[in-house]
Amino acid sequence: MKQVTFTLSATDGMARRGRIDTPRGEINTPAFMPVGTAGTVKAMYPEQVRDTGADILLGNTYHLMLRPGAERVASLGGLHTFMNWERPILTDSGGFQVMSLAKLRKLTERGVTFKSHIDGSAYELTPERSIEIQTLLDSDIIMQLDECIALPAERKEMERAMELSIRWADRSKTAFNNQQNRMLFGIVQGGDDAELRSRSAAGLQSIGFDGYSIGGLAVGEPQEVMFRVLSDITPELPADKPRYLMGVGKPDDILGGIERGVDMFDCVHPTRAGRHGHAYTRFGVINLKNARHRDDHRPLDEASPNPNCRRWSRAYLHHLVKTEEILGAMVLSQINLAYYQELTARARAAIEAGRMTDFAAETRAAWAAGDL
Ligand SMILES: CNc1nc2c(CC[C@H]3O[C@H](OC)[C@H](OC)[C@@H](OC)[C@@H]3OC)c3nc(N)[nH]c(=O)c3cc2[nH]1
Repeated sequence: MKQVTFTLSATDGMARRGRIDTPRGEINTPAFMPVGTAGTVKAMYPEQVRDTGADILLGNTYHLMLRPGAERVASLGGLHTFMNWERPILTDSGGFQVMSLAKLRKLTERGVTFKSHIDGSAYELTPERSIEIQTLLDSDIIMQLDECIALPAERKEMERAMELSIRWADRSKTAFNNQQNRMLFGIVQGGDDAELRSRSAAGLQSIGFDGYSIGGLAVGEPQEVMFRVLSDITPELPADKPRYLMGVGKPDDILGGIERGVDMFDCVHPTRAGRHGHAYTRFGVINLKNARHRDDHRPLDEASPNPNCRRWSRAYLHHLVKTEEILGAMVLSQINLAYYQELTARARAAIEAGRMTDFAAETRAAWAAGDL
């Protein structure tokens, strides 16, 4: 009997409030999933990640297979034990990272061969090996191996990658061997072409998955293209399965994704932006590198529920960023992750209360008003 299940509890327009129950705990949706690429959410203790409100975090097959190696992580008890995070983990299949990070990569029907960007050693990633690696990591939600191409692209190139990804989806499903203690997601491809996207969604559903990722977006296309693809494709996905928009995004991307029926999001942005001196607040983003903060004794946001937004002056945060002090990365990573969790928590409450439209309008108005 499947031990990882999705329950839809409320809808408001296309927006959905749900929950994924797993043996390691529940995931409230819409959910933002912090990225823990190499087995750590950068500059954060796992307890702190949980305290921001995160129910689940991400691990990265590509990075972990290279270093320290999937078999080594398995021999050390799996990724949860390895990194002291006992709640759910989602892993990507590694295909996207190979195409964006690895050198000398060669893609064939069988899979992709590449040289490690770390030491140049040779690897092969196939749908079967990717499932094996994610199972060795003991991940709770795993992805099929797919081919994600950048946009803009020629239609025949989008079609070729989409059709290959469906064949790899079928091989991934076979290799998954109906494991009951984790979910396997298919990944919808098809670029910005509605007909290709429909064919991909239909092809994946005929194979049958526990959830459906929407891939091939946030790869350089304008936001309105991403939103159009989402508006077209979410109605074609099963209502009783989770939908995961990969690699998205900034707060306004996430709000727009929730309004278009997306349940799960991941992005490196909040932690990466934090390390670069950008703080996300309810007024929008504040660039603390800017000299205008040099003498500003005010905290970021007196009214924030997050103590880190109340206890430091902007002048001090500016100082930490300018001097590239480690504490700057720590404080701003926590502030940004906490803001992303506050945004999705408020969205969940708004959907339950049937006031998603008002919530979205209020949130956008506060962003537009800008900093105090
Ligand atoms: C940014 N726009 C973005 N990211 C896409 C990722 C990767 C998500 C991945 O993005 C980083 O890897 C690079 C993260 O590590 C830094 C990974 O977290 C572990 C995260 O894994 C889910 C995609 N992954 C697959 N398998 N297929 C996709 O079509 C796809 C599309 C993306 N767009």
